[in-house]
Amino acid sequence: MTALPAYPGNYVDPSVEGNALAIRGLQKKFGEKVAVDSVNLDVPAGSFFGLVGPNGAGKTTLLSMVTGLLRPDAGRAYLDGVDVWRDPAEAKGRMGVLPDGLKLFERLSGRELLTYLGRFRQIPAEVVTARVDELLEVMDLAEAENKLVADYSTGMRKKITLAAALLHSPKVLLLDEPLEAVDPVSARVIRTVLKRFTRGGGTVILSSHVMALVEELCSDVAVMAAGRIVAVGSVQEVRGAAASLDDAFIDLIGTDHRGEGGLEWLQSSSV
Ligand SMILES: Nc1ncnc2c1ncn2[C@@H]1O[C@H](COP(=O)(O)OP(=O)(O)OP(=O)(O)O)[C@@H](O)[C@H]1O
Repeated sequence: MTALPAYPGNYVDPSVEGNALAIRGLQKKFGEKVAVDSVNLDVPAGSFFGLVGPNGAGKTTLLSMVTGLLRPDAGRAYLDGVDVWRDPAEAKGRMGVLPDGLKLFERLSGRELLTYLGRFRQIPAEVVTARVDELLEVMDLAEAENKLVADYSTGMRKKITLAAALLHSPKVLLLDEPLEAVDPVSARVIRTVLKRFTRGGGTVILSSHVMALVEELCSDVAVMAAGRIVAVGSVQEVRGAAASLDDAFIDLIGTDHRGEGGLEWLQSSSV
């Protein structure tokens, strides 16, 4: 394992204070491809923060480095003031994560999965049982608690993973596309739980392609393109004079008329 070429000793950048997440110069290359290009970002504590960007912008890579899943080439990430790569156990105790490409213990039931993860987090058994009961109820999974996770639908998988992320009462939730491929009923449950979490003082950071969702839920947003943050601020600030966040996003990342040309053979009169 190589040492991170960043700040010396135990130096902690004082500007990280008051931020649920502070990113300083995070960088990741895959071969010649710079996926994340020296990103700096502050996420204020208590905010509902959206990270948006086109496919390949670097959102998953950034979130993976912040959650301790992918080692950065350079830079630091402070989660609730704790350096994620210097003190991973402490940082991970303060975060709940819904990663990209959910990998779950498929042969456990929903209840078994949560109970196992709760005990793994060293939460006392009786506390785990009480929290699992509540989480299954709130996530509308009580009836499916004895079903194997392998048999869960996409929405159920997202909900059980979100329940697992909440089990240890984290300060910050980091969610990669939490509502992707989720039906409206499950999506509503997830949205309600996330809003409750921020109302209780927690911070939610989510990546999404769905601007309407970000506009509805988030207080703040960062727009990422080609490995860099190209705009950050409150949703109103980033939207600016544009009619919607969607329009502001298209203006920021630039667009063309791809999708309009060609395909004449799709006209019904063509053979
Ligand atoms: N393990 C990897 N090996 C090589 N290249 C990678 C790897 N992971 C990501 N990349 C590349 O890094 C860039 C950023 O990818 P990333 O998945 O972080 O983007 P994203 O914004 O999350 O995209 P999407 O919205 O499509 O999920 C892309 O060009 C991608 O092809």
